[in-house]
Amino acid sequence: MRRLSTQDEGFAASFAGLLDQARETTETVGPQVTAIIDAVRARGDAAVCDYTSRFDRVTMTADRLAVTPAEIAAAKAEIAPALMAALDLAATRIEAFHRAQRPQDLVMTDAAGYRLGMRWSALDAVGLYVPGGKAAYPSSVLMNAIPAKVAGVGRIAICVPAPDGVLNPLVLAAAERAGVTEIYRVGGAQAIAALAYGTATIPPVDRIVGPGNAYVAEAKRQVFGRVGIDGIAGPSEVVVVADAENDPTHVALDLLAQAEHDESSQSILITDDAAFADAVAQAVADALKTLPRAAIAQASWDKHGAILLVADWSEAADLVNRLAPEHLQVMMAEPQGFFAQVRHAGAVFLGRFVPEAVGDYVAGPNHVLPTGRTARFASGLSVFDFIKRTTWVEGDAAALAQVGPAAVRLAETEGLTAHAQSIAIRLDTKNIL
Ligand SMILES: NC(=O)c1ccc[n+]([C@@H]2O[C@H](COP(=O)([O-])OP(=O)(O)OC[C@H]3O[C@@H](n4cnc5c(N)ncnc54)[C@H](O)[C@@H]3O)[C@@H](O)[C@H]2O)c1
Ligand SMILES: N[C@H](CO)Cc1c[nH]c[nH+]1
Ligand SMILES: [Zn+2]
Repeated sequence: MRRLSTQDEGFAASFAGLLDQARETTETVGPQVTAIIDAVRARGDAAVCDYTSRFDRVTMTADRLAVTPAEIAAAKAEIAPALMAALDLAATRIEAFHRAQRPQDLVMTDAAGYRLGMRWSALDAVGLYVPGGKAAYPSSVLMNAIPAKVAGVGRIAICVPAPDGVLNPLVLAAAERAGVTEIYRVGGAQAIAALAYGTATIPPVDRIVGPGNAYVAEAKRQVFGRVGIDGIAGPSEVVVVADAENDPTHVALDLLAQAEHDESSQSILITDDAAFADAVAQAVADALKTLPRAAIAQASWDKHGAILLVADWSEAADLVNRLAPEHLQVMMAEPQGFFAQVRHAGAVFLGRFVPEAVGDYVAGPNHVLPTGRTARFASGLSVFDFIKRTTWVEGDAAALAQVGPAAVRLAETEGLTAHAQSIAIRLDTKNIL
């Protein structure tokens, strides 16, 4: 963990070093991913099964790729009622927040007499990637699938790896609860290739969304254009801005909650009190003695963690905007005042009793968020990822008479005579040409 103060002489250079630190895998997986995509395009299900057998330690055959309704029913039967109730509460809250996002169509009549509009429509088919290599994420099933369902997408297909042939029962239950129409037990680049190009078993989709490891991220980059994709969500991050009135152990656990995701995760505390910074550092060390995923969290904290000491909160806001974190927690008496100064963050949690983990599961907003400083220009997953706009124009000869001559002149200037004539032929052209 690095500890920096804005009052230190070398702060600017040290902070720039923190911003530039590489956290994604440095391994180049592009060529391997290209080979996998090419194989799936050429050999379809057979290639999907070969790669799945190789990477997921199973013997996969085409007839086993799709999860059956009977398997989903059996999985649900294994789940304790209290856990099903927790899943249902999360789904209900996520659904309510995403329903509220649905935009209105736009219609206006302009001075020329044209009716102009913008109509939203849902995508026909989407593919949701749910990671499953190192851990299972039922919560990510809800976060990916519910916005698609709320948007009105017809086909919602999930690809999720089943390492050693094991699928998490709650992943299947979450998929059913969220209204998923198809589930395939395949992960990695071969899943992305199958969703993009289609195989005999997996029909192609129009857009692929969801987080995943380096192979999944690279495959999404390579199939973009054939299909749409959301952003590339990488290792988790949190910045906690906290005053000295907080319990250091609360803050320590918030930092470790993201650190335990991945060795490449990043957790940063920004505070204005040196003694509080010491107390949080000690609380992190204490908590690491007991956490089951301490090895991962320790590696993340050691390599990518930081404590930044500021002279005042406007300095803190400036640092947050430069970090553009995936998650920001603001733990102070008047968090809204601080939040007003924040321009770049994927999701923000305001108050001493809103730990980021509540947003991972039950708050309602999405947990698939921009990472690696991409919150400067990108947003988290939402209903908008599953709908698109079509604009329209309706008008008559009188409206064309108003605006057509200007269009004719512009078309002629561009040397596009057919454009000009297609308008002019509908006008009284005597005074125009
Ligand atoms: N941002 C979010 O919302 C969010 C949510 C959950 C998980 N995540 C992140 O997603 C990532 C999930 O990674 P994961 O590995 O656990 O699961 P994953 O499902 O992304 O990847 C597993 C697949 O990778 C492929 N693979 C593994 N080794 C390979 C190799 N050598 N060559 C080719 N393909 C190979 C296999 O096909 C395997 O099925 C983690 O970084 C996690 O932190 C992010
Ligand atoms: N914090 C992760 C996104 O960065 C999402 C997640 C899933 N489960 C727990 N957390
Ligand atoms: Zn999390």
